[in-house]
Amino acid sequence: MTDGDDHALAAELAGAAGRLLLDVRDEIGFADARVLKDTGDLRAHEYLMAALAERCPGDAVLSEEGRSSVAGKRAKDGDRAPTRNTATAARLTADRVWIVDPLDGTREFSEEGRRDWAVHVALWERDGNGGRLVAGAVALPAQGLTLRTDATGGAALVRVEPGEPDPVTAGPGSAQPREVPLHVPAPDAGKLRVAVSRTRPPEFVRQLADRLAERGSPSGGVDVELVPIGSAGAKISAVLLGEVDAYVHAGGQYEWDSAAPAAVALGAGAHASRVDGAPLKYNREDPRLPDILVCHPVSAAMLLSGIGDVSGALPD
Ligand SMILES: Nc1ncnc2c1ncn2[C@@H]1O[C@H](COP(=O)(O)O)[C@@H](OP(=O)(O)O)[C@H]1O
Ligand SMILES: [Mg+2]
Repeated sequence: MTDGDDHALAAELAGAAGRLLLDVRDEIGFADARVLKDTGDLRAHEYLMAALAERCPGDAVLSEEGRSSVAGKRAKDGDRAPTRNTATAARLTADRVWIVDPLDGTREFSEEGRRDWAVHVALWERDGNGGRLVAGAVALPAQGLTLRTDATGGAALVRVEPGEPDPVTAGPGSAQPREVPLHVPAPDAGKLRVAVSRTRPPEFVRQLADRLAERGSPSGGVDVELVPIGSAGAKISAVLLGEVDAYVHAGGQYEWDSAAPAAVALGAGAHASRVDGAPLKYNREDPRLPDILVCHPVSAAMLLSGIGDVSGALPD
């Protein structure tokens, strides 16, 4: 059974991995992006694998960096292969599975000054209906923020001031948590800021923007601005923080890219689904989950209908 501790644990681990990643940036610098990316990916992965093994022995783990295909990756000064994920057969029969992306927005992490990268920690639990996400946290270390689910079914925003104790992990007597409830804000009428990948914005989103802007379309003509941001977690956080109004993606992604941000988004009252409106499903044998729509519920019907109108342009 999930209890409040799982929400707190997700936030604690995402925040701690995030601080570790800030230290990796300080230690390695930005001269060699490949070394910085690989070291960040692997150190955050090893931290999360060890912490989950210690704190939740018996739970399964699916991490981007624990796949057999990344067995050859090495951190700076690292001399062993990454800790492997729970075997697929065991994961598919487990009651609880942590789905983690130790460093989402790896490219942005390696670019000096960029703040759009994240750590994702989500918990999936089996239920009578195929299972569901029950807890999640997205740390945005360079922004000093963690977005997390809470035990009431809602979500919260935790502000971590640089140089001060992390309110998520701080013990008794330390600064009080600066934590506020998180509710997805509604967009301004007639306008829609849509977050897209910085490096591979899907062409169909441009067509969607044109379709929504048409006066004769069901949307009645909306002024759409495409906003390039790195990291799925940072983009979904931007929706929840009111910096943009939607995130639309298709053409490729994996469960770890969206599990934690989707859990927080649903807790914050957002719409989160596949681009055809189907529910997002996690802990599948094949972890590919190639498309996603996150927005305020008031925009969902318009966006889904607009996506349907340009579905011929959707990537395979
Ligand atoms: N077409 C695609 N195929 C596979 N993964 C993709 C993808 N587009 C985006 N992603 C993944 O989704 C995350 C966000 O991407 P983007 O910043 O371009 O929006 C990145 O995760 P990682 O940084 O963890 O690799 C990226 O690898
Ligand atoms: Mg990712």
